Amino acid sequence: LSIAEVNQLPFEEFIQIFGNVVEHCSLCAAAVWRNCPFSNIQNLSSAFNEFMDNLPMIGKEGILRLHPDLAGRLAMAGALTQESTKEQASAGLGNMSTDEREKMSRLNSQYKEKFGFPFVICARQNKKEAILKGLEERLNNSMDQETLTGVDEVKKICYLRLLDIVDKNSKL
Ligand SMILES: NC(=O)NC1=NC(=O)NC1=O
Repeated sequence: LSIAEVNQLPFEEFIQIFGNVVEHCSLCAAAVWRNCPFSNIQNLSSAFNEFMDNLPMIGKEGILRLHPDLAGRLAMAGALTQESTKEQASAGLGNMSTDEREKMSRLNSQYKEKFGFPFVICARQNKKEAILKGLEERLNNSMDQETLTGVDEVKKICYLRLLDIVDKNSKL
């Protein structure tokens, strides 16, 4: 889509197209729509980022809680959204050894036990080794730190999903 076409979308179509650029959180798109018209993809991406930044901590935690685990139960059951399925596959999470899978599952459980929301990282920018390393390192962070770090990763995931939809070079 060109940015001009994005700006022409009625609300319902905007939600159909952008409703999952933040995983399972169409509220973000519903809020961002009001900032139409957008001058380019960066401007659209900033609108999503600002909405997320302006949420209270409890709202940020809610965005993280809406994310599926990496290589978790849903992934094993093939029950991920299209976007998540592609992203998790691109990180090589589909072909982990038994040891890697057990380690990922154990660390994910520890992480969720400590923070109350899943470990979130942009899987398109991290292979499985970096994801396991990130999990181990970030486990030592504080709740507030991890809430903000997780949202930063959601912003990266969101931008890459926008790139799949909106022509990067189109501008008003
Ligand atoms: N828990 C997660 O980090 N989930 C995900 N990261 C991605 O990039 N795609 C996901 O589904």
